[in-house]
Amino acid sequence: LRLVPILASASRLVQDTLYVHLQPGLSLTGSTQPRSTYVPATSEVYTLISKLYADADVHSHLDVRVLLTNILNQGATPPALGSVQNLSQPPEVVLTDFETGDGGQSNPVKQRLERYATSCYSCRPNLISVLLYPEYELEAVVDGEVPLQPETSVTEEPLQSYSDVVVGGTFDRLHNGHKILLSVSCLLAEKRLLVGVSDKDLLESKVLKELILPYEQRMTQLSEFLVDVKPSLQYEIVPLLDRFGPSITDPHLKCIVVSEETLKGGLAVNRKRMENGLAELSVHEILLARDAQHGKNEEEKISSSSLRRRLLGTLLRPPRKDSSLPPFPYIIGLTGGSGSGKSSIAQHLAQLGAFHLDVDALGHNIYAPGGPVYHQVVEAFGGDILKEDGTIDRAVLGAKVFGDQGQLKRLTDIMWPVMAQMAKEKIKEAAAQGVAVCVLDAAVLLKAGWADMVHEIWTTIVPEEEAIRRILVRDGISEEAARRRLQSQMPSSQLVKHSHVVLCTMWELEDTYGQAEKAWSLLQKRLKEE
Ligand SMILES: CC(=O)SCCNC(=O)CCNC(=O)[C@H](O)C(C)(C)COP(=O)(O)OP(=O)(O)OC[C@H]1O[C@@H](n2cnc3c(N)ncnc32)[C@H](O)[C@@H]1OP(=O)(O)O
Repeated sequence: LRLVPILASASRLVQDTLYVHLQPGLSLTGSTQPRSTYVPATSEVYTLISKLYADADVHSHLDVRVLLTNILNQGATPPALGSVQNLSQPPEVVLTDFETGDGGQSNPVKQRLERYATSCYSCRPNLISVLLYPEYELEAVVDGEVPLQPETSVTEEPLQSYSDVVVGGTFDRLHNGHKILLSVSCLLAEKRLLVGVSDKDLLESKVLKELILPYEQRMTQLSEFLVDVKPSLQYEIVPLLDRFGPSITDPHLKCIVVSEETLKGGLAVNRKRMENGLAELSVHEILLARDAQHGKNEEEKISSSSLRRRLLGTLLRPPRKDSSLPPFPYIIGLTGGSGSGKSSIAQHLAQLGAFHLDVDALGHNIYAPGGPVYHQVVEAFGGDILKEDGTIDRAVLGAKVFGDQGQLKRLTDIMWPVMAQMAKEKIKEAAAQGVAVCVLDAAVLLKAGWADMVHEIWTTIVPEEEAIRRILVRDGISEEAARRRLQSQMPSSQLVKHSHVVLCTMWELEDTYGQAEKAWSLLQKRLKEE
């Protein structure tokens, strides 16, 4: 009952990392300076930690880390607790809800608290302490006392622990659900924790896989968190290229930690271990924490895919500053593979007030009879690309170039310089008319080297199979031709690496428009701040 208000008041003061140190019974009012003591690892501690992460989830800016240094496994010999632990983010402030009448800096409670904190962790010089005054719900307070009992009845049973524990996951953008899984694994492990981190093929079926952080970055975040929360453990973090990784070959492992969703995987690990002549692992299942803020189309549990969905339409990296590009109109280069829904985003942005420059359409105009490249294209590709009325048959030309890099380059070498020139002229005209934002809608903007013509790159993505399905329905070409067309373009994952904003059109139209509106309003904010 105390956690929610404590977290709420702490979240108003903390911008980034909130370390939590558990020390039940700590007295800051006695005559002696309190020291950190061991807390036995019981089911109560386990439940409290899980609840703390789940409750903290509404404060999305907070990176909460519950420190397990002074939590002692059953039967473990307690090493001396004298040494000061280095944390990755040395604390600047120590917070407590310890009740006291006077909050002045000379308050002895505050001084004892500062000494206590610096005896456990290396803090920033001039660490200050702040007394929190959490707004406890009145009905939770009985006779002026805030009850210490947790809501659910938990026993103080000691937790069973194991020398070597294994856990696996993608661990993209470490969230509170991951932190529960990892903290439980750390609580159960006495000596070593082996963490398998999904990579490559295992990421293929994930929602918005293009936005999953690179393995190195995920591994670094993971390792920083683990070393912070329990530095005494030996950590081994390995890439998982199949569902099992070393869990089915490592003879020292004793326990596997799974979630409700991965329980089946844990049982499969045991079958494989039996086949390999190894002892079965104890399977420890954790409950998934609910995401209290999950949106209409998001999963109920705290999940990385929901976090990735929330990134759609937001600024992923700072826009480039290029003094040679006039500040107005502000140019958004909108790109995306064939069938990725780029046109519907472009049209919606136009409705919101952008000037839409459709480069595909510009291209179609310049090889109309009498257009600037008509003769050059006919000369390069032969008379068989002409219809009876003398116009270029784009379907025939498309069949010749998509799937043949050499022929495509021949065509684009003729077309791109002229198209770039025309696009620049159109932008100048728009500027003269006072246009503030121009959307340069160009499928192969990056490949054409046009990135320096725009202030920001926005990219639309959909899974490849969805793009193929759409192309088949819309353009009536064969599946093979659709795949050839996609292969002529940069893969989405590459486009995303260069993009400032990413949009995904795989859900209902309302969702697509919602993303475009979010991106547009954040852009307006950026432009105002400039
Ligand atoms: C820098 C830029 O982004 S310019 C825009 C792209 N245009 C070009 O590169 C010019 C060369 N291409 C063309 O002349 C024509 O696309 C043709 C003749 C090859 C085919 O014409 P059509 O059959 O009418 O197809 P259309 O022009 O609509 O292009 C089909 C798709 O392929 C994409 N595409 C066009 N050119 C290319 C290219 N060079 N490389 C990869 N994809 C391309 C289009 O953007 C379009 O994507 P969409 O499905 O998201 O709308």
